[in-house]
Amino acid sequence: MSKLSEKLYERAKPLWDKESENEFVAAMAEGTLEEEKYRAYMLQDYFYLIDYIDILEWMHGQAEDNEVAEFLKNAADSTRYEKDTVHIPNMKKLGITDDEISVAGKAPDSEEYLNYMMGKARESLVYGITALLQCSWSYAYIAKKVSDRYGDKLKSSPYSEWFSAYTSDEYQEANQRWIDILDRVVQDISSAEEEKLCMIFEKCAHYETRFWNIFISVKP
Ligand SMILES: Cc1ncc(C[n+]2csc(CCO)c2C)c(N)n1
Repeated sequence: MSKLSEKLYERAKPLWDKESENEFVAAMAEGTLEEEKYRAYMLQDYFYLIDYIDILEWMHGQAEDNEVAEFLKNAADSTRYEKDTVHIPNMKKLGITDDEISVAGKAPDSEEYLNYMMGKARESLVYGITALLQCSWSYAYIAKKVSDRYGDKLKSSPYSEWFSAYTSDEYQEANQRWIDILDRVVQDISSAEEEKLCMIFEKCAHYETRFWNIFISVKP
């Protein structure tokens, strides 16, 4: 019997492969992405991370298994740390002001994605772990695939740090811990439940593509 994570991977891989060729992602790799589009992405990703941390904290409050609870707490703390030490300084560098943050709202496609994940987490902890793993794993996969494809050419892109952050050993290892936790907590589930988890994972991968596409039409 293959692990759940292997099944999730098979289901999401075609979508992640397409995502790695998405116009926004390719333009980041080639260094041709207009700064306005990146700025809009950073702002929406900031809102996304805030909700993502909320979902992790909510799930932490529900967890009965000590290892799962500790993992969720660490994930919430490290995502908050990343938001504060990487995201916010980057937003400042891009000239995003506090006023701009306070008037901007979540893009509808992002809001729908976040509501979906929160809804799944409220239905069951394992649904939430599956949905949030897709976020982490898709970035780990896409950053690695695009970095391998572009190789040294990536270094000349002003967005190369985006790729190095998500291909770093630290990020890839944290993602692997998430995969291992999920595989452990689903050891005794039925095949019907497994199929539900695959569908949640696949749906989140679709939402992830929609998230990139939000910024394609942003004009300077
Ligand atoms: C739209 C969107 N999807 C996925 C991620 C990836 N991600 C989600 S939380 C987190 C921090 C620690 O796991 C990372 C890297 C993102 N940033 N934005």
